[in-house]
Formats: sequence, structure tokens, C-alpha cells
Amino acid sequence: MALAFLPEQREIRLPGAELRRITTAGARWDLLAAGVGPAAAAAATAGALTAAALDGTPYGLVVCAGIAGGFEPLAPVGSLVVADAVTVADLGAESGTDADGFLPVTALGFGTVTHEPPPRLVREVADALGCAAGTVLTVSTVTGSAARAGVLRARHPGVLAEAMEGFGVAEAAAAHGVPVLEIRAVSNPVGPRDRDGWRIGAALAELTGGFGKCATVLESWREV
Ligand SMILES: O=C(O)c1cccc(C(=O)CC[C@H]2O[C@@H](n3cnc4c(=O)[nH]cnc43)[C@H](O)[C@@H]2O)c1
Repeated sequence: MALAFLPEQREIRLPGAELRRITTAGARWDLLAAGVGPAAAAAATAGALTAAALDGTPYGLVVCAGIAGGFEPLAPVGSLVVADAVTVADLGAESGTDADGFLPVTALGFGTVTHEPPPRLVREVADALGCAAGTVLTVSTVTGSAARAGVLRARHPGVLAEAMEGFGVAEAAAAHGVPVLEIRAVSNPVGPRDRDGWRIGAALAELTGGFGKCATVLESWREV
């Protein structure tokens, strides 16, 4: 667990989700297991944000964290990445008349496809972790072929990683006017499906170590 280094965890039940509250001298951390996929993550995050707001103790920052597929060579297995753009990869429409064959929802005239975490926070966390910052995609279907990985690279130059929750978490945070950050540990390469290649335990250990390194930045961070 990414916050396992912190003591004194208290469980709080929310509709459809469970939250662990950790109070330290410097801050209050709430750890929410938000489920898999953008919809579950958005629902759980929105519930926690709303409960805190109604309680008169709103959050100052939402951090989405977990494992991810990495686009090599920028994000090899075992590395950490921080999102400077939390981008949904497949929210839109197929289009036979568009060169790319895909129109993002913004081209259809509504919604949003990217949330940008505060740049200074991204820089400070990436420095603390010694890792790259870049686009982290949110997908509803895990990429399982070189062809799909190539399409995503072409659409999102410099993309670092894909996972399944960031955009949902970011949508909920944006609705509450709370900044969002996404930190991922790479457990597998993005590309042809290969379950033997997963390194989930090692990635979770990296994530736990990473939170230890950036906890001070997160605790002291304030939007100015
Ligand atoms: O069955 C598969 O081929 C497969 C491949 C990679 C990941 C999964 C998952 O079910 C992981 C879900 C979970 O982990 C995150 N995650 C990790 N790697 C990836 C990935 O390559 N693409 C998208 N999401 C990934 C994700 O955020 C979920 O929380 C199955």
C-alpha cells in the first residue's frame, strides 16, 4: 500500500468505497481504494470529495496513484512517472472521414479530454522522485497490441504511460475545484499482451518508496 509508511490509520465507510484516514503532525491524508476504471474511480472520488466538503473539511489536493503500463523507452518497467497531463485516450467518436480515424469529445463540441495538474507541483514531485513527467493516458481497455500502442504514441507524442483511473479522478476533482496529481509505477510495457511480463509487486514497492520520498512536497504544497 502506497501510504503504508504512515502510522495511525482509521477506517471510514463511504457509500460504495472505504477510506483510510491518517493524521500526522503536518497533515491529514485520506487513502481511498477507488476501484478499477474511470467510472468507478470518478464515483468513489466524487463521494469522498463531497463527504469532506459537507463535513467542512474539504481536500486541498487529490492524488491518483497506482500501477500502469509504460511506453518504452521513456517509462520502463519499474520506473515511476508523474502526469503533467491526465488525458483520456478513448473518449470521442470513430470517424471514417478523419485522417486519424478518431475525434476526441472536444472536437464534437463538448466535454474535456485533459486535466493539467499544477506545473510547479508536478516539477517538485518529479524532482523528489527523480522521475519523468509527461502525459499519462486513461484508457477503458488495456492496450494489448503493438498496433494500438502505435496509434496512442502517434496521437500523444511523448506519452509516458497508460492506466485506467486518472481521468475519472481528475473529473471529480475538477468538479470540486480541487487540483489533481497522478503518480504511477510502471508494472508492464504497453504493447502486446504478456501476463508473464508483469511486475506488479515490484511496481507497488516502487510506489510505496516514492510516496515516502515526496510526502513532504505533498504535505507542504499550497496553490498560490
Ligand atoms: O489482462 C491484461 O492483459 C492486463 C494487462 C495490464 C493490466 C491489466 C489490469 O487489469 C490492470 C488494471 C489496473 O492496473 C492499472 N494498469 C496496469 N497496467 C496497465 C496497462 O498496461 N494499461 C492500463 N492500465 C494498467 C490500471 O490503472 C488498473 O488499475 C490487465
